[in-house]
Amino acid sequence: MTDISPNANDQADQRTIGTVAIRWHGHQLELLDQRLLPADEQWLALTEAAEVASCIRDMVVRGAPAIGISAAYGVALAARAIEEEQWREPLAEAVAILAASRPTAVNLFWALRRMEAVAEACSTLEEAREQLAKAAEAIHAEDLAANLAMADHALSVMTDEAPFSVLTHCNTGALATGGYGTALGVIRRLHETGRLQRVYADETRPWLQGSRLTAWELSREGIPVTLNADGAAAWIMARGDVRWVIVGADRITANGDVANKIGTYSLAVLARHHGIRFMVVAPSSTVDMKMASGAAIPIEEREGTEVRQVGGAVLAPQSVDVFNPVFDVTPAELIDAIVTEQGVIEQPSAETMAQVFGQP
Ligand SMILES: CSC[C@H]1O[C@H](OP(=O)(O)O)[C@H](O)[C@@H]1O
Repeated sequence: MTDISPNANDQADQRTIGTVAIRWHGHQLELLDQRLLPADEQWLALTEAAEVASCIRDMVVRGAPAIGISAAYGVALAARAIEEEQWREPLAEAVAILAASRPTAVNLFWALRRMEAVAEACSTLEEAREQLAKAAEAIHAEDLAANLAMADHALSVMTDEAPFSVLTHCNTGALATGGYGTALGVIRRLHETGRLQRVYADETRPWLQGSRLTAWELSREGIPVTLNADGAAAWIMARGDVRWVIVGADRITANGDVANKIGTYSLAVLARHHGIRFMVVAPSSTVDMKMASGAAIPIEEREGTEVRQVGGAVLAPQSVDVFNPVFDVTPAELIDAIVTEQGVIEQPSAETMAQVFGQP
């Protein structure tokens, strides 16, 4: 992996869909190293699937859709790197390495299954190289289109007197997707249409996607964002400042339960207590109709160091035990609307999910 500083020309199109984190050059994938934001903008250039898997595991790139897109490009890179005549086995090994990178975001497995199906249909390595690159590019483009469509769907149910304020958690913007964002895409659209008073952004400990990424991503576009400690969310809601809580998702199960960044479940409980509506925004590549409920979702736990330290600063005794689940599960009954590119599911349940996505 080599560091590449962003090209000044890249600034031009970022204003339309936000700050992109993934750049594909056919022979090379470039990822913006989100571990260094907001202090530093450095890009890593990757040519191997194993490098992409490491970047997903180490959260160079993160965000459920961005993880799926990056993994798809990782499979395309694997096909380019294979020299064996028997190419299917090494390609399958590359897919397995990518699949082992992070367990919760179903977009990763959705993208890998789609790439496997493309490879299965190819007769030669040359054909696989060409078709896998096209498939990864399509996954990337489809995600951006989905985000733009979800913003339109969401605003159709946000009929509150405008302008109004919202609260969001983690980062669900262009940095986490193929561009524009899921929950942050809705927030971008509210801003673009003059309907956004302010967005409160939870800092989102322990990885600080809110303070390091969302505050950075929105501030550079002039979107009115107020950063708050996670513990302040309840008081913000109690003051009556917020009409909606809008979040993303890493996996939505057949009954409408949602896995998302740790802290989402508590926001849903708080929102229900305060009579504030709770919206989950995610492309259908985040829906796992094969999983009956949130109880079965594998919840990733990461190193305790992420809680004991921030940016190398020691915040706790280094020997203290840490529980660091990076996702939680919000039950469907606490969710007022799930928005995908296929439309809005109000009061999600097994029945309403099946009406859109079919019986599991
Ligand atoms: C549109 S991003 C969805 C989801 O992914 C994030 O998790 P992470 O930053 O650990 O990859 C967060 O849960 C977002 O809501």
